[in-house]
Amino acid sequence: MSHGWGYGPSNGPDKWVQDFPVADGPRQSPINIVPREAQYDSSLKALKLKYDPSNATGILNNGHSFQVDFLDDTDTSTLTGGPISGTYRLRQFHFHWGASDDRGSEHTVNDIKFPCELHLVHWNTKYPSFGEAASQPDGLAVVGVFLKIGAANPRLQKVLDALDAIKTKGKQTTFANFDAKTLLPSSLDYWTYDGSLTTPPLLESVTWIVLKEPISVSPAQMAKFRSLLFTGEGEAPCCMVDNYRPPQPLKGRRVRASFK
Ligand SMILES: N=Nc1ccc(S(N)(=O)=O)cc1
Ligand SMILES: [Zn+2]
Repeated sequence: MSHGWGYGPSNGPDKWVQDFPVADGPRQSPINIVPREAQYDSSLKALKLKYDPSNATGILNNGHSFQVDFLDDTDTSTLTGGPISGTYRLRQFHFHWGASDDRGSEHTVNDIKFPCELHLVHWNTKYPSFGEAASQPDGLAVVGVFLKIGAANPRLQKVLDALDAIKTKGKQTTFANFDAKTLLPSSLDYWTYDGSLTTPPLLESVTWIVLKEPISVSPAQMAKFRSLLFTGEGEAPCCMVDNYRPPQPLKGRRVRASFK
């Protein structure tokens, strides 16, 4: 791609392999999760998520999604337990969504697409930084949460209320005192598998932890996601929608379940 990667016909997921050959690698994400083929593993521990709301710093439109960033210079917002060993620090969370409610998630379940998917990105503190961790096979752990159309989600609303200030690519604003734990469903049952970043550079460094239980989002709240732009101020506006990579080949990988 002569121009940057994106989700359009000329720079979308089918073109990424030109600049990022790992796109055809052995552990690419997302995947379609088939619950009946997932292996219950009684040795999998419960997820332990300890998030300090004061670590939230800002919210940014990065031209592909929007993300809420966290201060990650101490072990105050961490993921432990689950399928991972050691301590992983929360770096950011972001979403992927569709132009309509029939699509938008990256992972699918029995080929079912959800309208939106939340990713909470953590990095392994055995490495000195996020950047260093991102290049290691056990460097990152991303918790994926599906959003399903239903009642308006009041906890999500605080995030959505900030979007008017970051409509165009590159815009950011402060975003303080937000408890990311409030975005999680009541059950922390999960599927887990070895995968990758779902956007370039598609690094194969992610232990994926996909929660079985979705959280709710209303149609009006979905419209808020779709009010963002991929494009920068002064450019011809292009709505930020369908910013998801479709499921990739499993290539023999095992998907484990933390629940029966
Ligand atoms: N810093 N880059 C990235 C972080 C997370 C993801 S994802 N969508 O796999 O959680 C992609 C890129
Ligand atoms: Zn993501």
